[in-house]
Amino acid sequence: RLRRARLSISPSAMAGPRPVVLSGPSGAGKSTLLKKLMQEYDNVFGFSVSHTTRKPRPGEENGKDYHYVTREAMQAGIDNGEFIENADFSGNMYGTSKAAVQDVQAKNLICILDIDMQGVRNIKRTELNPIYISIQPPSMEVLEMRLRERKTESEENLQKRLNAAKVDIELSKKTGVFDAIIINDKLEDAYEQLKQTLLEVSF
Ligand SMILES: Nc1ncnc2c1ncn2[C@@H]1O[C@H](COP(=O)(O)OP(=O)(O)OP(=O)(O)O)[C@@H](O)[C@H]1O
Ligand SMILES: Nc1nc2c(ncn2[C@@H]2O[C@H](COP(=O)(O)O)[C@@H](O)[C@H]2O)c(=O)[nH]1
Repeated sequence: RLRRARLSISPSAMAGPRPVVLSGPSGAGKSTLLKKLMQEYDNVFGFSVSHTTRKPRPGEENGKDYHYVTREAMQAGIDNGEFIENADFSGNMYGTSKAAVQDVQAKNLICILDIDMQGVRNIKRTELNPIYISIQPPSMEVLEMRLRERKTESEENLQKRLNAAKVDIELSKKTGVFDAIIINDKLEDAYEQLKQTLLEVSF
């Protein structure tokens, strides 16, 4: 249904369809849901590949999951005005370059950004005008369990992410921040809700 719906988007709009921001606490399941969406609709959606100073996790690919850069290179890019937004999260720098969004839009795909709450605040000050969707965990306990089972973070990093999650969960409840909030309890249900939300808000 998404594939057919895309045909109804007016190609005369030079800026193309509105981008989509996916946000929510670390460990809520954004990447998991995004991967499913990209597998099913790679001809509809394109992922905005962020820059980060964190080290790649096993299985992650430079240029696909992130552009992995040094702090110096990232700061130089920011100073040079190459980023739409950037944030410090859990001891590392993250940012969306203008090129990342343009690359997706040049392919006439709907651009999806996976960014934290600081990124959401900063993007709201730009002219990108995306649709904002928050992916939330069913509870802090489940979030902690998922993050621990992912086995990607040191204990110190895990605590930083859980602290950021508490702030994220509170802020996301404020009306007007997100167009939709999806609770990722059962993965398949959350995925169906994400698709339904995208159909309702994007087309
Ligand atoms: N509905 C679900 N039920 C059980 N486990 C899940 C579910 N969704 C995701 N997970 C698992 O939880 C962990 C965190 O998911 P994921 O990495 O997608 O989160 P994220 O929001 O992208 O995190 P980050 O912001 O740190 O990148 C992963 O190990 C994933 O396999
Ligand atoms: N503001 C931004 N936040 C970003 C960007 N890319 C990713 N993120 C967020 O960072 C955290 C941690 O990600 P992880 O891959 O280290 O687990 C997560 O909440 C992402 O949404 C970005 O370009 N800008």
